[in-house]
Amino acid sequence: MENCIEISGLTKKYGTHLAVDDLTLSIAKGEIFGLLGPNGAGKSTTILMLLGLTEVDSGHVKVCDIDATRHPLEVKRKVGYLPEDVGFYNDYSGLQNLVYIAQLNNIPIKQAKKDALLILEEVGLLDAKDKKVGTYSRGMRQRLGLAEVLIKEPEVIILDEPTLGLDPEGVRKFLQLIVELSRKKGITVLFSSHHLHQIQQVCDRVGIFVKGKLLAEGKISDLAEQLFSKNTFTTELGITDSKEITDTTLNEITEKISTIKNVAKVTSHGSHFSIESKSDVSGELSKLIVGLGYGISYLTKKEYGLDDIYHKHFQE
Ligand SMILES: Nc1ncnc2c1ncn2[C@@H]1O[C@H](COP(=O)(O)OP(=O)(O)OP(=O)(O)O)[C@@H](O)[C@H]1O
Repeated sequence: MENCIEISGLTKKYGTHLAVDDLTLSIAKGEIFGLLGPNGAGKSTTILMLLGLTEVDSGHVKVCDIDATRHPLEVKRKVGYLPEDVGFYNDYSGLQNLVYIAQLNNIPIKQAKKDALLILEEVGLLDAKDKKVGTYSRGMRQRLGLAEVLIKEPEVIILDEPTLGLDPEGVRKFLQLIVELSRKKGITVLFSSHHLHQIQQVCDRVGIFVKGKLLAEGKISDLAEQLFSKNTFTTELGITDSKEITDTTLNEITEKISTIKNVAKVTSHGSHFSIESKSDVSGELSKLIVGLGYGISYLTKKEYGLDDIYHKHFQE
């Protein structure tokens, strides 16, 4: 698959502080890639280098086959960048702001107006097009920011913590919009955030970035497999009985569960059990519990998500 972003051996120091440490990463055309990491991990610094806005100490960055360090202006034409907070002319309407940006990007006025209306519709701001931006909500401002990015018809969009300050519904709609636009227009997206749930919702692939280093990278399912390969399955089980369940019976049940094939670890808290295993043991488990004369209040199979992956990395 054709790569749209290629980073190799990228390093950036601020004084003696290593902000980005030998980063190598490729992002395919049309892919939505999530750069996940806590504050100070080096995400913004990496983005600045991708945009050719800060000098690189060593390594290479290519965006759409253009060397970002040598040709930052050419990269700027291909890339739309949405920072945490976008500045607008608050006394201008949404439409006026957008047309102005289009003209700055050398789009003739007639075309700019036509494009602006289409894009305002795409980002759901057509009804608010004539309102002054100063009266826009935070969610509307972010969508207008996205419209400003889109009017340049970019091949790549870079989003740096784009959902800060949005309410949950605003976040949901904004993320949905990103996915729709990327799929519809084949735009490559680099989504930088410390919100793992947001990254998990939208990204095809993710890189976990901590202290300037890429700790892991891949599809969420592959990362889970790499990290939890020994005991990939976790089953949560709750049991009931007409009588009170004593510690002795709980210990006996724990022992019996441990004898099921492929079960590696059983922990219990009261009548709740957590079972780690190499294969799906839910069928055997329910047979065993019912056979012992207990009821099952719940039996859920847990799939590993990005938060498990993230926390496991921090544990280690
Ligand atoms: N201009 C600068 N001068 C000196 N140090 C800097 C500069 N910019 C960033 N840093 C330091 O480099 C490290 C990485 O910062 P960066 O902003 O890239 O992280 P981040 O992952 O984007 O975090 P955040 O989400 O907080 O912006 C941090 O320790 C930061 O303090």
